[in-house]
Amino acid sequence: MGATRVGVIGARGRMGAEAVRAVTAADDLELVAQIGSGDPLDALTDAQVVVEFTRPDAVLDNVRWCVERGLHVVTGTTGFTEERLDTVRGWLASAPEVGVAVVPNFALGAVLMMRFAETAARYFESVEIVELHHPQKVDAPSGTARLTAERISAARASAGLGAPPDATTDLVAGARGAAIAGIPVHSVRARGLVAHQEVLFGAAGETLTIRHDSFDRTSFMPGVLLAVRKVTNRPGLTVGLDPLLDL
Ligand SMILES: NC(=O)C1=CN([C@@H]2O[C@H](COP(=O)(O)OP(=O)(O)OC[C@H]3O[C@@H](n4cnc5c(N)ncnc54)[C@H](OP(=O)(O)O)[C@@H]3O)[C@@H](O)[C@H]2O)C=CC1
Ligand SMILES: O=C(O)C1=N[C@H](C(=O)O)C[C@H](O)C1
Repeated sequence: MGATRVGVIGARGRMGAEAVRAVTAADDLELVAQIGSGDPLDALTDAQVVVEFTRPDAVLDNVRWCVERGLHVVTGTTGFTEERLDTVRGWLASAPEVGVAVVPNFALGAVLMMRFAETAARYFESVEIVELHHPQKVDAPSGTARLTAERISAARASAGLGAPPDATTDLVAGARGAAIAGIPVHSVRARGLVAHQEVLFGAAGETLTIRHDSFDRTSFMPGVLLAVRKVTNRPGLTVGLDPLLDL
């Protein structure tokens, strides 16, 4: 079998450039197109799989263009709400052979951090999420923090837990972070950081902190390559890396 032909959209960005390097270095993949902002997408028609790292306001148009042409997609771009995922499902209904993988975080450690947090959620009265990123990041909170909060919230609800206790009354706006699915999320932006997250749980007399750090964008590449290799045999929408890792 020949190498899988891969195109990258957002190829001049931080993640896109890293993906270009990773695909180029993989013996079983062939890089056939690198698309930057303003470039026509036509060069992608030679690809079988398209890796997409752009911006929340660009990703849907790119995914639609690929699906309509029968190209599989792996995207890590943030901003996918349930409504946006449903939109993609709608396009895929007309292209049942095509696979689209939407992966909020490709780092194995981050995937496990979310899984461990979901497991811990039912046992602790308090929980807060602190996500910390480089200052060029355009969105806050991070997609990872959003997903973590939603998964913790669902786990708490199915365990019959109410809102975390909080007697704060004298609020300065923002001091307690943003509530995502009822879970406080705090976003830190600082030079020197790449992508980091702490989930802090509390119960009487103890805390549990689950922390993940991506110190370098190479940390995302094994997950990107895994998704590229698997998406061709997974028609429909795959959300997150968990199903590809059999977690
Ligand atoms: N899932 C994961 O594991 C990870 C996800 N991310 C997410 O990936 C996305 C990209 O992050 P990052 O690489 O740091 O961002 P960058 O800003 O470094 O790169 C984005 C690139 O996309 C290009 N771009 C924007 N719009 C288009 C378009 N319509 N067509 C083609 N290219 C376009 C930009 O070009 P120009 O500069 O010319 O506008 C830029 O080069 C973000 O949403 C981020 O949160 C990041 C890290 C890990
Ligand atoms: O923009 C980033 O850098 C990252 N974005 C993703 C997110 O918002 O969760 C994944 C990772 O945190 C890096």
